[in-house]
Amino acid sequence: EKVEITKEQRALIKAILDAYNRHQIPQDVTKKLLQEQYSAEENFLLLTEVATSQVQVLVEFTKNIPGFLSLDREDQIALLKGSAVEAMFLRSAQVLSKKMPSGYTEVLEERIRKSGMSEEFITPMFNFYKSIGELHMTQEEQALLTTITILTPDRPYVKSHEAVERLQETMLDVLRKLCVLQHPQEPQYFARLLGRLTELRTLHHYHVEMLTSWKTNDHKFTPLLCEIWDVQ
Ligand SMILES: CC(C)c1onc(-c2c(Cl)cccc2Cl)c1COc1ccc(-c2ccc3[nH]c(C(=O)O)cc3c2)cc1
Repeated sequence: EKVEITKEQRALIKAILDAYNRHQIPQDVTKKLLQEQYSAEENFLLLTEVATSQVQVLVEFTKNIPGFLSLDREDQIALLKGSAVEAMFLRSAQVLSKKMPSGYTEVLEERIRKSGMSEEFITPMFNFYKSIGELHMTQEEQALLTTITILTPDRPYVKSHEAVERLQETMLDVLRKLCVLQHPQEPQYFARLLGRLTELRTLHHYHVEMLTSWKTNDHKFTPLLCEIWDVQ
């Protein structure tokens, strides 16, 4: 049947895309990734700084998701805590799949590979990065997929499950239509995007173990990361 994006849905896409593009981590933070020397310790410190900055960007982006601020305040926190890792996997995947002249992508990849995490996490992580790169998502799809990840109703401690589900379904409906319109030659494209969300859950579980292994090797996190990831 003829798929059509309504006026309201177009406004929703614009609001989310503007917020997604408006909130980026500061240049001085990403520039350090290029400049500082290499060592497992230095790489870990830089990634911690970038992750902390990314969480701040994520909080600002989330506040601009239409309807998010009308959710119960505690649920807003539960959604942010529950989705931060997955949103950062998506964000770093989008950055890593862009080939940039400055060699930035290679440097970031190298620092992640050599940041003291065990090999067993590196493989699934970079398989995910590769699978995201192969999708060639548009900006709107990236912003909407991140929004859908944040609005996942079954995160720990979420009380108003239905309210979050209603918001997420609104975004899923828009993304489904966008996929049909922007990838007419690939009817399964929307299903492939949702498949990435399942992969994100698995990576989230790996990440909990990554944190534990970093902790046991006495790696320090920032107060913001400790709060959002319940470490220390
Ligand atoms: C605390 C640190 C060591 C950490 O723990 N887990 C992860 C960790 C790891 Cl490795 C992998 C995946 C997820 C996590 Cl959450 C990390 C590092 O997390 C990030 C790494 C890079 C970025 C990143 C890099 C470059 C960027 N450019 C822009 C931009 O807007 O231009 C945003 C951006 C974000 C964000 C989080």
